[in-house]
Amino acid sequence: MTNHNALISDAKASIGVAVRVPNQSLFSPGGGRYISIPRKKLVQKLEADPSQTRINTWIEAMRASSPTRTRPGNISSLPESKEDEHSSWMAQHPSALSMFEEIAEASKGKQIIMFLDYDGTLSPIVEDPERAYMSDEMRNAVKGVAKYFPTAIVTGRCRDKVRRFVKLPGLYYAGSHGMDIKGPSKKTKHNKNNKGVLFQAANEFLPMIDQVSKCLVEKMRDVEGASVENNKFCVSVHYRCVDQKDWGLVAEHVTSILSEYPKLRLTQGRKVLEIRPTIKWDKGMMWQEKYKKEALSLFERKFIN
Ligand SMILES: O=P(O)(O)OC[C@H]1O[C@H](O[C@H]2O[C@H](CO)[C@@H](O)[C@H](O)[C@H]2O)[C@H](O)[C@@H](O)[C@@H]1O
Repeated sequence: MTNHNALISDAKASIGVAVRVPNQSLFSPGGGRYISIPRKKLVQKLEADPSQTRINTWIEAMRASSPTRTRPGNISSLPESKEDEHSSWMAQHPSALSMFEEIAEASKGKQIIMFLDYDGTLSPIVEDPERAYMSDEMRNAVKGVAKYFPTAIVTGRCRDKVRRFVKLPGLYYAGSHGMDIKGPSKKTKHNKNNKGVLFQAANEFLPMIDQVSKCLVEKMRDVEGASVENNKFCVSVHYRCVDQKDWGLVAEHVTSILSEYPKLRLTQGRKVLEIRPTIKWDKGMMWQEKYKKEALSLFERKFIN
């Protein structure tokens, strides 16, 4: 996810408005965003197919998730069908910056909570995931936002790691795709009772994830450029630095290990395969109507009552 998300919660009517803002690069000059390719159906099909074609289809999916990079507002380098896709995506997810007045109007009397992704949003996408640093300029921007609104960093990464990158106390951190959420441990304007809320939805999976992570590290030794990142409740297998001719090997290793763990599932991000528990929870669900209250209760009950 490369978008900033503003969620406006209306407690009385129990409705919420989620606004996605295309990433206006505040970080490196080379920053920008990737056009997202819908792959939900493809992934569903993959998860249902147990044979060798499964590996091939994952390779296709890995290729499909490596679209042309564009600068914000510049889609002229895309083929026509991609332009249409981009336009319809933009129609459904208008820029919050171009609709500022409407959002201000819609948020009157409501509590705004900021949910921010980390990789590709607060930090640039880089080859080495351990070096995806956030600029001081961006840190100050987030700090400024957090003065006015309860603010959460929501990421696929391990919560502790992203906390070390962001280095801001007083925020909520939701790691492992929302399976590990912790509120500020120190008293803030938005967290006066200093509870340091902790929510971990997939505790029982910890030993399994650890085991899978170790197996993947072993297997990936023979794939040049591949790396494994243990994100505590999920594991990432990075292939950004793997030669495309070896992507098949990556898919093969991952699917063969996963076939022994029916309680885990495989999803895909930008040049990364992610292994996660099958529990029905991810960071996107936090702002879906049926889960929102549960998640928002972590962000201080008083804001939504
Ligand atoms: O869903 P997200 O919060 O965006 O997390 C997805 C993955 O983000 C990180 O990887 C991405 O950023 C890396 C650093 O720029 C880049 O090298 C990698 O190719 C990207 O996929 C994170 O390292 C992964 O663990 C997350 O799965």
